Amino acid sequence: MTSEPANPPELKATETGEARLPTQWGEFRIHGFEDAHGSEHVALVMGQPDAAPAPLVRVHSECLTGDALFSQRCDCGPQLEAAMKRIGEAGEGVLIYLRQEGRGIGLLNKIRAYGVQDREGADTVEANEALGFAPDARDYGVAAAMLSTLGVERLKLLTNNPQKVLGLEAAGIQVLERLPILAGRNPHNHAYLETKAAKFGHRLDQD
Ligand SMILES: Nc1nc2c(ncn2[C@@H]2O[C@H](COP(=O)(O)OP(=O)(O)OP(=O)(O)O)[C@@H](O)[C@H]2O)c(=O)[nH]1
Repeated sequence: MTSEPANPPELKATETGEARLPTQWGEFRIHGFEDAHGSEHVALVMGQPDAAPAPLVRVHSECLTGDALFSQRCDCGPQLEAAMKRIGEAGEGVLIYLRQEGRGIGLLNKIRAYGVQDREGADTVEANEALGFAPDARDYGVAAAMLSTLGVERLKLLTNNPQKVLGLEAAGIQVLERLPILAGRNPHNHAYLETKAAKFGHRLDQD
C-alpha cells in the first residue's frame, strides 16, 4: 500500500491535441500538453501502450544543444535517438519530451553554466551552484501526469538516472524495470558523464 502522491498527477498537465508523427523509426502519434505553469511538453506514442502490461518508456529532458544542434558536450542527442529507435523496434512505447532544459534551469542559464565550466574548470554541479541554482531542478510530476493521461501507469523506463525512477514513483507511476540507455560517449563528454555517475549516482557501468 503506497501513500497518496503529494501532487496528484491529474492536476499537473492538460492535453491540448494530437496528430500523426512519421519518423525514421516508424510512425508515432504526437500528443501536446500544457502544464500548470504554461510550459509546453509532448509525448510520442507508438502502438497501444495503454493496453500493454509494462510498455517501454523514455522520459527525456530537453537539451536544445544536444538534441538539435549536435553538441558533444553531453550524451542527450544520441540518447534521444537510441530511445526512439528502441521504441520503434519494440513497435510500442512512449517518449515523453519534457521542456525542462538544462535540468530545469533553462537554455540561457545552461549556456551560462557551460561558460563557468569552460572558464573555471567547474563540473556541471559546481557550475549550477556557482550561478545560484540547484544541481538538478527537475520535477517529474508533469511526466507522471502525461503518462497517466495516456493510460500508462506501469512501465519499463529507459534511463541511467535513479532519481528519475524515484521521481516518477513519487508521483504515482510504477517503474517495474530500469533499462540502461548508454549512447553517445565521446572525448568531449567524458567529464560530464563521470560527474553524473559520481554526484547523481547515474549507472553508467554497463557501457
Ligand atoms: N545545468 C546543466 N544541464 C545540462 C548540462 N548538460 C546537459 N544538461 C541537461 O541535462 C538534461 C539531461 O536530461 P536527460 O538525458 O533526460 O536525463 P539524465 O538525467 O541525463 O538521465 P538519463 O535518463 O540517464 O539520460 C537535459 O535537460 C540537458 O539540457 C550542463 O552542463 N548543465
